[in-house]
Amino acid sequence: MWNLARFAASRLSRSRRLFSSAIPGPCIVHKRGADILHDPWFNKDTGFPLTERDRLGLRGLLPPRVISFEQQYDRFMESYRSLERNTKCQPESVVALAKWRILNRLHDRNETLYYRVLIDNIKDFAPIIYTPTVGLVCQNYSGLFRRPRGMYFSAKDKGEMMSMIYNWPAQQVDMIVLTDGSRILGLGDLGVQGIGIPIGKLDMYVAAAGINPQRILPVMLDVGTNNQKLLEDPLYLGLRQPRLEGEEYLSIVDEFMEAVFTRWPKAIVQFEDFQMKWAFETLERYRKKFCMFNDDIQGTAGVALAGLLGTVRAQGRSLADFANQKIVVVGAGSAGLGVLSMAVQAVARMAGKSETAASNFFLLDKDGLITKERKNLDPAAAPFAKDPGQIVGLREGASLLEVVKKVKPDVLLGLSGVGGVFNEEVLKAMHESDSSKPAIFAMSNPTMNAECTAADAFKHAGENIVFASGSPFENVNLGSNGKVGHVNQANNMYLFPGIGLGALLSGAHFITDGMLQAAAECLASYMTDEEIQRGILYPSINSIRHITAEVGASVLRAAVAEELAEGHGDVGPRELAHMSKEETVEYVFRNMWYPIYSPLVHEK
Ligand SMILES: NC(=O)C1=CN([C@@H]2O[C@H](COP(=O)(O)OP(=O)(O)OC[C@H]3O[C@@H](n4cnc5c(N)ncnc54)[C@H](O)[C@@H]3O)[C@@H](O)[C@H]2O)C=CC1
Ligand SMILES: CC(=O)C(=O)O
Ligand SMILES: [Mg+2]
Repeated sequence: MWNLARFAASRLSRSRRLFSSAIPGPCIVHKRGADILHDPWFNKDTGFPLTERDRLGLRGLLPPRVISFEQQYDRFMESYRSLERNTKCQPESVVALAKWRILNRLHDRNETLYYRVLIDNIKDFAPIIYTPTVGLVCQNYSGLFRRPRGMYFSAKDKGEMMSMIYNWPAQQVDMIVLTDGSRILGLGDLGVQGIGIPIGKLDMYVAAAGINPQRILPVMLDVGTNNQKLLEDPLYLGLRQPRLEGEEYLSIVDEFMEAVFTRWPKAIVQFEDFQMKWAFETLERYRKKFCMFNDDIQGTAGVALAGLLGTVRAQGRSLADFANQKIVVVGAGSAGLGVLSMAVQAVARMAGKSETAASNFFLLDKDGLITKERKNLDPAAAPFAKDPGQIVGLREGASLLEVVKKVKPDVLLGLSGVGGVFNEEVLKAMHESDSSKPAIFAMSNPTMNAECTAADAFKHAGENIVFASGSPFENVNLGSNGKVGHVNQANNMYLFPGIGLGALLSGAHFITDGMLQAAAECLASYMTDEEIQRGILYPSINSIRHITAEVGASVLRAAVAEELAEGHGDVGPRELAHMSKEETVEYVFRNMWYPIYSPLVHEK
């Protein structure tokens, strides 16, 4: 365990091998004619061959010339590039929304082409379908709304959910991403408009994990909103009432979970962007009952831990030195607390200490440094609250600047949702850190909520830092000698697709700490020492399918080791248990859906 160098070396040889996804056979279609053209799953636009046009009643419904998939692909990319050229002088948000619209129109019309362009151009398109643009889309959702995607369960549907779930047209659903819209990225309560997040996360599931898009389901649980602006907006599409609280709230989530797992007992539900109190409460309530996880608490923790271990390696220290890293975490919400809990577990495992495992960790929220003197101390934050006797020179509620100046941390990690909170003074104080290579993680999303920009971090904290942000920034040019400050994207997208896929293929009924730890260790092991020395903590997003296959396999193997794996499809637990590590990665990869036009066969 934690033998990162060995794993990274074996990764290099594996990655050279050509992975090939399963080639789908013919696809049975029960529709004909225009109904096929209007179904984005079957639609090939002008790509239907003449034989299919005859068989499926499409003759005359399309222009006569058959255009190949490659030509359609090139034509779409050309229109996308021309949009980029033509909008150069327009404000960033206008351009971002225009790009989202052109992709969304393709998504609505032809899913095969949409997912292929997404997979092939993930570096360019992830910032559009995922953070940061997805935040803007959620903020403008009621205006952008043209047609529904996913399902909406509202407080008014109480008692109806068991029958409603059967309104979803797909026979099987593998992956559900669920939100109640109460904490969308760092943008707060966006009510029903938060549906953009499950849609974006599930697009990442298809792109990164190859989950079949026919088997995904984005869900909005609309229990009202406390966002006054939305409540007063005549075009707001959600329930115009304050959020349900207490037992009323929980009974809605309970009913939804029962309905989902009654219809699809093998589905996996990812909770996303719930406000903190419900994030923790629902995780505790359901994690031993259903196959579910909370991405903000658990996915983020693994990605952050992998980055934190990477910074130890980047400093040329042994991993056991992680226990001695001074880490200041800014933001004591679901994400910040999730990160600290996992970091404490890692220290305890590595150094064999648990009592004092949190002694080098400092936690701040909007009221400053959290100590045991904090009034109404949140029980979830209590394990990380400092004993005032142990922090000479610091007091309850000390400011971030005071803490950084006093502690001189190795790592400053932001999950506060507050843009710019790592200001010039704080970053300059990080310059005086005790570390040879201080790390700054500005993990809040979207871009405007990042605790600092990449350029400011390198400018004020020094060129020697390791930098990561939740939303993408360009690498920073550090001057005339061609030196570049590398920007890492510390985003849970590196883990949640593999956690979901690994859990699915394992057939486990629960997602355990062991499975999540395996995911984090896999990501932490992925980078070579040479990459880490260059400040590169995470793989390029271009290799997201590869890292997801590795993470998925690690999760699956952990489920097997814990004797929780019950298998998936034709592959039972015994076969899973007999697979080597390499065979498991290949098995996971073979199960990834890949978008190509399959021959369509009509069946009445
Ligand atoms: N990069 C990634 O993969 C992820 C990033 N995030 C981001 O983390 C942020 C927080 O998410 P959650 O923890 O779920 O939110 P949350 O609402 O549960 O917690 C926010 C915390 O920040 C604190 N805070 C607010 N203002 C502050 C200030 N000025 N100084 C210090 N602390 C302050 C609050 O007191 C609270 O403890 C969001 O912006 C979200 O987008 C969340 C999950 C994953
Ligand atoms: C990335 C993510 O899950 C968030 O910002 O909430
Ligand atoms: Mg989230």
